[in-house]
Amino acid sequence: MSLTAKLRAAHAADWEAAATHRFVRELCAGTVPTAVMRRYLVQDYQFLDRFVALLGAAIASADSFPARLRLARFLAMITSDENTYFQRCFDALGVPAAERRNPVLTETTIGFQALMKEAADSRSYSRCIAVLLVFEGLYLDWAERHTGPPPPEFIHAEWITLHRNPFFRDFVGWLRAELDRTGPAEEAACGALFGRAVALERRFFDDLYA
Ligand SMILES: Cc1ncc(C[n+]2csc(CCO)c2C)c(N)n1
Repeated sequence: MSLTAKLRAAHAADWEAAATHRFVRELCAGTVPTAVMRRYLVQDYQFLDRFVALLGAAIASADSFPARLRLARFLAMITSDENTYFQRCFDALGVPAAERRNPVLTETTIGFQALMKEAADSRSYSRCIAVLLVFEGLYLDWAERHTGPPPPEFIHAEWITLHRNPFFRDFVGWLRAELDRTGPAEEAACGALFGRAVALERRFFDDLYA
């Protein structure tokens, strides 16, 4: 069994709970309450800042030029298309500048930031990839479970299509291959980070309805 298949099986309960969460079901139906969507986007934007730093660490620690190029292309996409998505949502929802820049962070968001910092500071390519694979793989998974027409509002529809497209699917497949290639040398450390990341993803969705 590959390392990524083992990790996915070891954390299947949290993974499934997140991938089929009420939030993603409502998102795909276009029925997320506005207050819930607003809370999600405000916290997730704070997630994105450290995420960019984590990708930078993965680029710096990669063991090949093709890997650096692939990660850099992905970084370019999320710092352009994805950043403007957040800004357009914040405009539509009337989120003031202070809350875009400096909201009160939930414990889960702080947990994500700490996890990403730990992976980045390890300067270990495989540990960075283990965390990235959860973040990307879980979003690909719920987005691909959505079949049927896109919901009418751009806030819902674009968040689905950002995670449900051939470029993103290829990228997740590549991350999986990279972890299977480099992770076995650091299996315990990669597994611990992977498990923490999946648990945080589940909690991040749970918090929205708490
Ligand atoms: C808590 C949380 N976990 C994972 C993601 C997923 N994600 C972060 S950046 C990125 C790149 C392309 O959209 C993806 C999929 C998220 N947004 N928020």
